[in-house]
Amino acid sequence: MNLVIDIGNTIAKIAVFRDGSIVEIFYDSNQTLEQLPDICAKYPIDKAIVATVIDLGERVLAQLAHLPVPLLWLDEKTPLPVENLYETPQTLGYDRMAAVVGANEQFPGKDILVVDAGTCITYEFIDAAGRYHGGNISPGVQMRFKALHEFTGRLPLVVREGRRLPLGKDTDTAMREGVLKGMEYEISGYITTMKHKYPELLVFLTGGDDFSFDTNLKSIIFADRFLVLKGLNRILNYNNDRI
Ligand SMILES: Nc1ncnc2c1ncn2[C@@H]1O[C@H](COP(=O)(O)OP(=O)(O)O)[C@@H](O)[C@H]1O
Ligand SMILES: CC(C)(COP(=O)(O)O)[C@@H](O)C(=O)NCCC(=O)O
Ligand SMILES: [K+]
Repeated sequence: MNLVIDIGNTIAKIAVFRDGSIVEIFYDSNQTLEQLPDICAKYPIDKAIVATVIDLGERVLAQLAHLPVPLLWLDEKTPLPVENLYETPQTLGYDRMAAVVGANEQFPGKDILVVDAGTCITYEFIDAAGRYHGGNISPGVQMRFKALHEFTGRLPLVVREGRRLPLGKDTDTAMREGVLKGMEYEISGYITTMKHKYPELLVFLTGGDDFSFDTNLKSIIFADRFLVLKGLNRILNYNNDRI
């Protein structure tokens, strides 16, 4: 069984895979990974992969060093099942690459846009020939609420849950709509624009921020919360004889 670890800016996701299927998912602290020993005691793990977008603290490094199985560290030197056209592979967040590897596995030969809504919202494009072209990085929902509060004199820290209106009628709704509608229009804009350029475009929506928005683009959107984990699992298997 494979152990797949995706360490993000907010949270770490750990998945156990058996023959390409997710057996169990764990959410863990990206500062401790304290569940790792129990997971390894619970399942017969034979190899692991880790991808991180943060500098790892001593406790996480120690947890990973104590893994009783071979561990693949995903970085710019790791062989990939797709072509990487990103111009700075050494600074690329490999959660982004894993997302398109996961999408390409499900729909090879298709132009795909992946929208990953987590700490940041990332937009990734992989073409029908399996070439990852890169994409854009935008603030995630919590970052938007926090920024409005922290970079102004009087704006409160508004939470996402609450009254929704077409246009804000008070400070709370004005800020909530500004953030949530802003995200919806941004995401819809990317999809609409790219659909013009790539008429056969498929879209994946992933990431921990499970929000749904009403759009007439529903027909081309696949929601897959665990796309990054699936992509990491594919990369681990692709490197089977190298670790
Ligand atoms: N235990 C949890 N289970 C599901 N979602 C969570 C959990 N903890 C946080 N989240 C949500 O997931 C978001 C982070 O999504 P994710 O894409 O996993 O983050 P990262 O940017 O760390 O990869 C958080 O902002 C929160 O909305
Ligand atoms: C953009 C990200 C912060 C997204 O990470 P996440 O929201 O999953 O925590 C991460 O992919 C990253 O640190 N990227 C490095 C810069 C780049 O990809 O070019
Ligand atoms: K993410």
